[in-house]
Amino acid sequence: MRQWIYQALCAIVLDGQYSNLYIRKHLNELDQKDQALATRIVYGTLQNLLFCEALWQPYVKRVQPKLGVLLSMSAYQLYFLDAVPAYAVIDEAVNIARKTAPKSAGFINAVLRKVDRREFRMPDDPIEALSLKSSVPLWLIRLWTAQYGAKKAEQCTMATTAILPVYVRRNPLRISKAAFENAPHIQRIGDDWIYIGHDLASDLLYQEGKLTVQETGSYQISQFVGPKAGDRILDACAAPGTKTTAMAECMNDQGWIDALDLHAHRVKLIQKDCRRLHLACIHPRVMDACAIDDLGLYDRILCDVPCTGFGVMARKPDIKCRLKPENIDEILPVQKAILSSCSQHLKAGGTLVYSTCTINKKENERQIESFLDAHPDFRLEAMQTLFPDQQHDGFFMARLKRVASK
Ligand SMILES: C[S@@+](CC[C@H](N)C(=O)[O-])C[C@H]1O[C@@H](n2cnc3c(N)ncnc32)[C@H](O)[C@@H]1O
Repeated sequence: MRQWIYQALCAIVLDGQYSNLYIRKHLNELDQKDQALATRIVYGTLQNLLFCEALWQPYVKRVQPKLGVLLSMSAYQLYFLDAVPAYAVIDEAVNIARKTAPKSAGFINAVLRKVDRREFRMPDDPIEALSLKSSVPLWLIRLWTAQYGAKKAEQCTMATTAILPVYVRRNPLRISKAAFENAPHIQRIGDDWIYIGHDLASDLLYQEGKLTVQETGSYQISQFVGPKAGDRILDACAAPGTKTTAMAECMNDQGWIDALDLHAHRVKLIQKDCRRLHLACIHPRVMDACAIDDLGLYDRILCDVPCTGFGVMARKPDIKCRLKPENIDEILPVQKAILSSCSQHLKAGGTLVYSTCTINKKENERQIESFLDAHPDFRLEAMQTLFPDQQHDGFFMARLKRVASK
């Protein structure tokens, strides 16, 4: 199992693969009994990567990148997982080192023994300590502090290390509330439902299209659009289709939803989920939302644009490994172009929702302000930021109305 974890982390940290895709593709190579722990160690190491590196770096001058990954995943286990004894963690790391770089086995052993024995001292500066504790880079904490204040910045920062529940939504067209409540592996927490089984893909409830995994904030966005039976809706950036299918269920599968995505392989994911959920009103298409063919006018449009994803780093911790301050503005023109292009396809009196899964005013409020400046026939109806916390991911949504006729 440790060898599998090591390979997974090398693929994600060093080769740039996506954690969720890698795990979905390779997890069944492990015995079922090991899958939960292996997933925990991969996600935990990624969520706490800066901190794990800081645990071993004082004892190392230079190290090959792969051995750095091995030290980080071992440091994670030594520091965060009480259930695994330290000697076992170190022995496993030495075994992996023997196989991949035999001359380094003694070095790995010596460094990990020091990590295990020595107390780690946090920096005195509170922002530096927060950055290390959360493995969120300083520049992002400063950006959040400037935009939302110190308290919210700390909340967003610490949310990136949360272990979140798997939220699910009920498909009201296929299962009653009472049957859902009594279903195995489903638990109610407040107003939310969470999945507590271990193998969703082979769960009958899932296979029969009775439930879908969806964060509560993502579901809230699909309801914010206000879909009604009979509506014509454009979902401009739809794949994998989580919000599209939530809207279709809400419409009783009556009406028409054009579900666009730029990438053919991602459009296939929408098609697959429509089949699983038995939804017929969704029409997935490969299309660039910046250059929409004439598909007619819509009652409602959802622009769930690509973004930096700062609200969902707990579930997608590899975002932390790729973050570069110089890249974060690159997405702004794409978001602006999608919003502007889609707005031309809305009926007078229609509703346009712009949403992201990021916490960054440049991608959120500023985009809305600049759109409204350039489009006097739209007015803002409602706007909300859902900040990430120890239970939930973070999202932004703004609802606009087209007032003048075309
Ligand atoms: C945030 S994700 C959408 C998530 C989706 N709405 C859901 O809830 O399942 C953004 C999507 O936009 C797509 N995308 C990026 N640029 C696009 C473009 N120019 N036109 C259409 N889709 C685009 C990406 O492929 C990605 O699937």
